[in-house]
Amino acid sequence: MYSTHFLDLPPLRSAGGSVTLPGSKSISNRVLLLAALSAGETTLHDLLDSDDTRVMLAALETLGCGIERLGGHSVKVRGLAGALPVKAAYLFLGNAGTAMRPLTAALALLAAQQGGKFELRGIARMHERPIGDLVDGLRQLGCPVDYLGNDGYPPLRLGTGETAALQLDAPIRVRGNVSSQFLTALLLALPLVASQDIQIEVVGELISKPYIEITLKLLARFGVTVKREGWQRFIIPAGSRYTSPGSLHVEGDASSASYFVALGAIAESEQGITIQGVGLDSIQGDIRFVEAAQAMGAVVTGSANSLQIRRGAWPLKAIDLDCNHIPDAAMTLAVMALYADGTTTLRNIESWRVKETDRIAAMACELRKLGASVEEGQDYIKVTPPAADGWRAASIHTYDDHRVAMCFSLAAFNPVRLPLRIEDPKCVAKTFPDYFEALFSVVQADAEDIPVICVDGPTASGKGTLASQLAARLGYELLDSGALYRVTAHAALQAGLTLEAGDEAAIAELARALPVSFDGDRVLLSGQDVTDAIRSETGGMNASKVSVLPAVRAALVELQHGFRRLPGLVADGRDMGTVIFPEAPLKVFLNASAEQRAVRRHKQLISKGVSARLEDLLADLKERDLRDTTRKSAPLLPAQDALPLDNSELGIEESVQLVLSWWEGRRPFQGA
Ligand SMILES: Nc1ncnc2c1ncn2[C@@H]1O[C@H](COP(=O)(O)OP(=O)(O)O)[C@@H](O)[C@H]1O
Ligand SMILES: Nc1ccn([C@H]2C[C@H](O)[C@@H](COP(=O)(O)OP(=O)(O)O)O2)c(=O)n1
Repeated sequence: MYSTHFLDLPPLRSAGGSVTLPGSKSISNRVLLLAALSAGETTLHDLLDSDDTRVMLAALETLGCGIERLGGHSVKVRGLAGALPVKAAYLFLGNAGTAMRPLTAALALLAAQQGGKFELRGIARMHERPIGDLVDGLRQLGCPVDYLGNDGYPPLRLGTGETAALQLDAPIRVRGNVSSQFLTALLLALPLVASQDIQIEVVGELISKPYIEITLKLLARFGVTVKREGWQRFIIPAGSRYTSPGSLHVEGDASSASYFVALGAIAESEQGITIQGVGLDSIQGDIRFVEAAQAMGAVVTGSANSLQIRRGAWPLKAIDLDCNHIPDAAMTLAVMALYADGTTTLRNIESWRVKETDRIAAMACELRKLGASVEEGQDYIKVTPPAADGWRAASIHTYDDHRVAMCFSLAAFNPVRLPLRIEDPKCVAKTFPDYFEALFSVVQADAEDIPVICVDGPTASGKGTLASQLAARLGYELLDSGALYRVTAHAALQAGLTLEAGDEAAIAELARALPVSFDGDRVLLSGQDVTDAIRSETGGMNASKVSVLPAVRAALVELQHGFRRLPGLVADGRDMGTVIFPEAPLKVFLNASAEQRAVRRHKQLISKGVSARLEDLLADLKERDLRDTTRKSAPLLPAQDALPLDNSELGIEESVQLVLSWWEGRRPFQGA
């Protein structure tokens, strides 16, 4: 997951390959609760691992439910069989509507039935998301529920600690047009108290019916068959009891699939995009996003558990669509609209206003930043794409809303090759923590569009420290080119070669097929950890020796170019800016006095428990400087367009901030 403040996406050109989707959030949280309420043990496979499922799991554990993490995405849940071993608890539910609503219903009923008392809270946004209709329904049933903040919103107190008589005779009336999660919550909870038939009556048109279908299908898997009269009346039969199905697989998230369906529709591709984990047999309503994407031009084929997508019509065709049946995935259509041949209208989306953020306002604001013309109404949005010269490089604010972050990433395919900034990319953790990794695994940018920041300089100037900090702050790849020379020297010595010109051809051959790999800080040669051996002072001196040999340098070029991967690269060494990435958009030449550098190295070695004499280090360092700067092939020199940075008087953080400010100055996002 990218936990950086922002993630800059270079302009993307094409796509192709296969992605496996994480488990559906709606299904994961429903089956977790159902398994917890059932009699018996349930093993759940392919469960989504995200913020929302984590708060659900934590809540169930607090309530006394046995949760065993089996590794991977599997969890074994020991059900409570409708009993409450813990009668009073405080539950924090983050911003997870799929935890807040059903737990409110289940715990309100169980608290009344068995004498419990529970407090449910979330983050500030959760306290702005309405829950009044559900509370009204629970109060009709005789459950004591108190608002602890504003009326109509969490936080809530459920129960008083005493039992309360439930009134199950009269039908429970719920409004259908606010959130289908209220009805889902009641459907999940009422079987716990079904000593008689219980009726739910929906008042008005029911929105998001597909989510109710998921609920009904999952209830059936756990042994409860709800009778339904149209979408107006639901009857939970007397004597309903949850029983574990033993084990259950969670299908991939169909809403998450929408980004890759859209990608297949937008990107040029030879092989197309394949999505694994969700297919045409999905029980999730958002699978019908596929039809909307097809209407815009996507060519989609599929099987029960996978989808294949290719670009069809181009530009995409503008559509006018009632999106009530695909409220979440419809956000993806709003971004696809940027590539359409006219104005796209998405209607009947009022529920967007009470989601993670006011999604109509958010989408309108961010689409406008990109140059689109947008009209928004209380329950619709109309998007007209930018003119060819109207696209702008935008910094997309994401409102702590995973779907805003994910769908806007598709704007990186803009025809004018502008980069795109996604703020707070970690908000995708709600449903798809590795979304950007998955995206980068199937999209391609032109190499020259992938930014490289070069940090060159002499030994102990702080290159490695600065480069790794920059990479961490920007979410970029890191190339420690010195390590490649160090490993080459190590491999050469192991092969019985000298590090002199006489063995140049043999060392170059070794370097060309160097079996080197990086695992965090560790450097592996043929899978063997050689970090400590190559990081020694002798290792540095040996690297300096082989680095003089032109054939060795040439042999390592391709390997170094291979590090230029999405979303960007920070490269440290001696010739990053002069030879390897001469067209890099930012080059820094780092330096500090030889004495300062020797002191730094001395401290570094002492802190690692390696004894060293300052005078020896200074002499070695000067010897290395001399060899590195005077060699014929790619000597250590600042590139003409490098910015010099003498950090003799600067701390590490100050240097990092300075270079980040230089980088920001070269990005096109200001004022976006
Ligand atoms: N700006 C700085 N001020 C003080 N010490 C620094 C600075 N940058 C790096 N150092 C320290 O100097 C030592 C050498 O830094 P390193 O990044 O390994 O240098 P290089 O990669 O250039 O050889 C490290 O112990 C590091 O913490
Ligand atoms: N791009 C590079 C990187 C390193 N080298 C050579 C020259 C250096 O003295 C050695 C070791 O480099 P490294 O960056 O690991 O060494 P320091 O951390 O600066 O001490 O490799 C090079 O010639 N070109």
